[in-house]
Amino acid sequence: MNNELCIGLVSISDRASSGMYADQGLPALEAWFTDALVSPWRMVTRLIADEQALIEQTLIELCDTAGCHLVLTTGGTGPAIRDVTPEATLAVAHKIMPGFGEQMRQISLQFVPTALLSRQVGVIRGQSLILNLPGQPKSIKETLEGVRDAEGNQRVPGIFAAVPYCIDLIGGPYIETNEAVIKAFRPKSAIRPKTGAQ
Ligand SMILES: Nc1ncnc2c1ncn2[C@@H]1O[C@H](COP(=O)(O)OP(=O)(O)OP(=O)(O)O)[C@@H](O)[C@H]1O
Ligand SMILES: Nc1nc2c(c(=O)[nH]1)N[C@H]1C(S)=C(S)[C@@H](COP(=O)(O)O)O[C@H]1N2
Repeated sequence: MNNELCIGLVSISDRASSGMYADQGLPALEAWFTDALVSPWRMVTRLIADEQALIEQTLIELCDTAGCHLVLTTGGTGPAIRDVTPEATLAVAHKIMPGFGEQMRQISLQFVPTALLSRQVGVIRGQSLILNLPGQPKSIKETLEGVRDAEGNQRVPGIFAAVPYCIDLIGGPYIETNEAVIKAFRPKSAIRPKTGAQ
């Protein structure tokens, strides 16, 4: 059985996609997954402008044609006129997963008071989980990993802790993580013996 996780990474930024500045979203996402996953994965990346129709079309392509089990967007979640990532994500959703947006705002509030300006959502389309992350490149690691105190104890769990079990439940591959980066939580009955190289 093919246990390779397909991850769609979508950086949504007018300025990065038009070359006004270098995109830092895709490199930050790739670096995070390289550190965080020990089970096999591959990525499909897209850098696009803040255009709702284009975002919808990209999400549909990654979920339905490329077969991505997980799609992460970065950018376009704020209140500005051109910020339409949540609208595009909701437009292609089959199920809404409000916990992801709630938790990301909880995490981000530990870093910036303007976290509540992010309208980020999590949804399921078919057998794919789509999550919106803010555009600020450092927010990628912050929201996926959560907040630790000076001693390294987890204070607010990162959203990625819940992603592997969510992917199990929608029929995707069994994800194993590097626990030094993020520990996946699963109910005892759903835990399989470790196979990845920890
Ligand atoms: N893809 C990116 N690469 C590098 N930095 C980014 C990227 N997207 C956003 N940022 C930075 O994070 C800040 C907040 O992100 P936000 O998505 O609100 O950007 P924005 O101002 O709407 O960008 P844009 O005009 O490119 O769509 C930006 O001002 C920029 O400094
Ligand atoms: N972790 C984290 N979350 C964050 C931020 C941040 O710097 N770090 N920036 C906030 C700000 S200033 C805005 S406007 C919103 C929306 O950002 P976006 O439009 O780039 O998606 O995300 C918020 N969430």
